[in-house]
Amino acid sequence: MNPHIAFLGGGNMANAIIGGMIKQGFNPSLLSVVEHNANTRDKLTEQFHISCHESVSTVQNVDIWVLAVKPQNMRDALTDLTPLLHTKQMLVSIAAGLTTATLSSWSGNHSKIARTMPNTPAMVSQGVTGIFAPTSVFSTDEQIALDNIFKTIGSTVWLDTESQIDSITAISGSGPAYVFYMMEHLAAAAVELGFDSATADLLVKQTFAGAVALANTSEDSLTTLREKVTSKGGTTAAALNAFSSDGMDKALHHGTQAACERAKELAVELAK
Ligand SMILES: NC(=O)C1=CN([C@@H]2O[C@H](COP(=O)(O)OP(=O)(O)OC[C@H]3O[C@@H](n4cnc5c(N)ncnc54)[C@H](O)[C@@H]3O)[C@@H](O)[C@H]2O)C=CC1
Ligand SMILES: O=C(O)[C@@H]1CCC=N1
Repeated sequence: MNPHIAFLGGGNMANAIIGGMIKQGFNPSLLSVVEHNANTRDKLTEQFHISCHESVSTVQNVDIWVLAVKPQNMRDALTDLTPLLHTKQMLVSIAAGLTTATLSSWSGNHSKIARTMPNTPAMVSQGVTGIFAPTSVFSTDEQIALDNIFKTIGSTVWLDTESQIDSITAISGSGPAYVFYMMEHLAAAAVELGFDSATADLLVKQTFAGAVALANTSEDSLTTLREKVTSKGGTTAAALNAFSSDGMDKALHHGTQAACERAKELAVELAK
């Protein structure tokens, strides 16, 4: 199956996914984008030589619609698309919060709806995408077609229940922002210790990159890797004790819970 895949919304995430697909050999003539913003359309055409449209009405023979607008714009976007939908077409949302029930009610009770949650490292083919597309609705071939799309931007994790999309949003969907937040603060601490900001940035980026590369290649658990840095009575122990007494461990748990709850709140707020 070589599906025609159309993106509704051509912003940051659509750009990352399209870039990954083309890099991995998807045929650009089977990719389309509907994007309201003319500058964004021009950029996509120049970058990827794909067909870009101002309106859904000019896109034909689509097998898979990737719904890539902000959650707050989804209802309007689906209002335009619904009169053109066929039952066999797959709707694949990447939006946070919005449930399949809401998406279905906004698309004339369309039933072939999958939810996914990618993340911004997709821009450098290092993403991870959670996918909820149950066998009760999707054939094996359709599931493979979906997996093939998101594998082009990194790893995929198939989810058994829809609520796990909110959980994965709180970990890997929003997660890159948590990492950048920690990196920002570590770089600021490096400046306080006397480094210029370029050196501080280099030290932090290389420390994160090196630690992740080590974690990915080592057989040790994350806990063992941490312990191997931490000499008894040494410098690392002093830092970790301070982190712990300032509640950094608890803050990470609270933060992910807040993200997960916000996804559920968004679902209720936007469905009104
Ligand atoms: N940014 C992130 O880290 C992640 C975002 N997401 C989800 O991806 C979706 C898109 O997010 P971004 O790409 O960051 O947003 P974005 O704002 O960069 O892209 C959305 C695009 O949709 C266009 N648009 C709005 N309404 C439209 C309509 N009715 N028809 C056609 N185009 C329309 C806008 O002009 C814009 O270019 C959101 O639903 C978000 O929840 C998912 C995972 C990670
Ligand atoms: O902050 C958000 O709502 C979106 C979903 C995951 C990352 N960004």
